[in-house]
Amino acid sequence: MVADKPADAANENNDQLDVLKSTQTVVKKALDKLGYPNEVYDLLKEPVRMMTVRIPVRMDNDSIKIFTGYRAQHNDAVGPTKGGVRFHPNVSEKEVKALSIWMSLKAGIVDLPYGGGKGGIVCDPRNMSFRELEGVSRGYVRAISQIVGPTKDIPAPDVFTNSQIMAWMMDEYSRIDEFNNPGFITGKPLVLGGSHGRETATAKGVTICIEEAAKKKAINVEGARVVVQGFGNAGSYLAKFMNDRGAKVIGISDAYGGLHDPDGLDIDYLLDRRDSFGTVTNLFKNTITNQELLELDCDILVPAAIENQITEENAYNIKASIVVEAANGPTTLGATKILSERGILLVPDVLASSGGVTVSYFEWVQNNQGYYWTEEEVEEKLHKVIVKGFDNVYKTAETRRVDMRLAAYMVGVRKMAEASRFRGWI
Ligand SMILES: NC(=O)C1=CN([C@@H]2O[C@H](COP(=O)(O)OP(=O)(O)OC[C@H]3O[C@@H](n4cnc5c(N)ncnc54)[C@H](O)[C@@H]3O)[C@@H](O)[C@H]2O)C=CC1
Ligand SMILES: O=C(O)CCC(=O)C(=O)O
Repeated sequence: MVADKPADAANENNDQLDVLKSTQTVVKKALDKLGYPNEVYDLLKEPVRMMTVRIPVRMDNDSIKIFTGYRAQHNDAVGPTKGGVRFHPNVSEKEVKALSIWMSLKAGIVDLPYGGGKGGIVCDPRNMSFRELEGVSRGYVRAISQIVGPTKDIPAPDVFTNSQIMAWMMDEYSRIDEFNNPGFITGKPLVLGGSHGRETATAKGVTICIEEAAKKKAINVEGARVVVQGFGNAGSYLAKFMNDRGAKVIGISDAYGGLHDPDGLDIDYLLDRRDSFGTVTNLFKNTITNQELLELDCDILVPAAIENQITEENAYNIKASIVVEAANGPTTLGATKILSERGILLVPDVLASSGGVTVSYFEWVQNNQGYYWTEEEVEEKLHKVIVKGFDNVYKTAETRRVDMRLAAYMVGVRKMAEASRFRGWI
């Protein structure tokens, strides 16, 4: 069973938990602050294109199951749209739309030549065989093939998707297109044109944001107490990078619960034992709940799982001085206000988790040029991009006297608004 939402979050105003509505609210505020007229908001409040597909798959018991999938393309004024594909039972049209807007904002903040896109399939890969997963992945690509491609919309991994799934999707697209087309998708295995550093890129980007935020708060990362919610791609590598830098990772969790040790957890052991879905707590008896984990006494808290985890219900109980959102949408708007008023430095998702799409961009560039960079080259480029994005957002928050989320939206929305204006759309 997946515990996808904290029980007490259900009490919060439903609008707050509606990720699309809250995203639209902040986009509107950002555009107003920047002085754009209403029609710019009318264009940017929804994706320009949204496709819903039905994917028939023959299951291992020989029955045919029809899966529902989505692909949202938010705004393609700057360039092709780009963003991950999520496999999760809670995927919904609204969620995919919000995720595509966040991708546009990320691309704006780290200045990539992309707009935002996002996809999702309603399914639970934890209960599916390898063969069934391949069927869903290939069926999805066949269904969306007309609107995606290396110069149209470039997918990538997200929750419960990985480099194997990207490989199947790339192979299916290449068959349809009748030539090998690695630039169709990023997050591929290295042997199929993947980039060094993509696997760890999201966590690397979060690590750089933590370092920058820690400087602002005069906190030494070495020795700092860190709590990470989610132990998948983003969370587990982040825990490792924090551990490697001498921080004390005192709490981690997955969908089933959390582990806490005030003296620091053995991260290398946990990394070794987690499964491909980021599950590890099932191996332990003394677990805590995800809610208890979020409220642990620590210096740095990193939600790296799913949406709506820090809400008005628990925001007053958060003890960290810095909250860095590796996950997309983990904090509601009400909670953002409470954390900011409490002087907690919140590094918002659209900045903190932009390392993944940045190295995906590097992967696409390498595929296009057919020449590949070393891990060191990728890391150096990533570092420059994230530090610049952080500085821009932090300075905007200071000079415009707004919270970090609104500042990030102001920085992120400007490029697509300007590109849409130059194209004569608005
Ligand atoms: N993979 C990537 O490159 C990027 C991921 N992100 C975001 O980071 C977050 C995590 O993504 P990944 O690490 O890629 O996914 P993943 O599938 O590798 O891992 C997800 C982790 O979250 C845990 N989880 C699921 N439901 C949970 C719940 N209700 N409470 C606590 N933990 C729960 C899972 O057990 C697992 O440990 C998502 O919000 C995703 O959109 C953002 C940017 C890029
Ligand atoms: O790597 C990419 O292109 C997209 C990553 C993603 O889906 C995200 O940042 O949420």
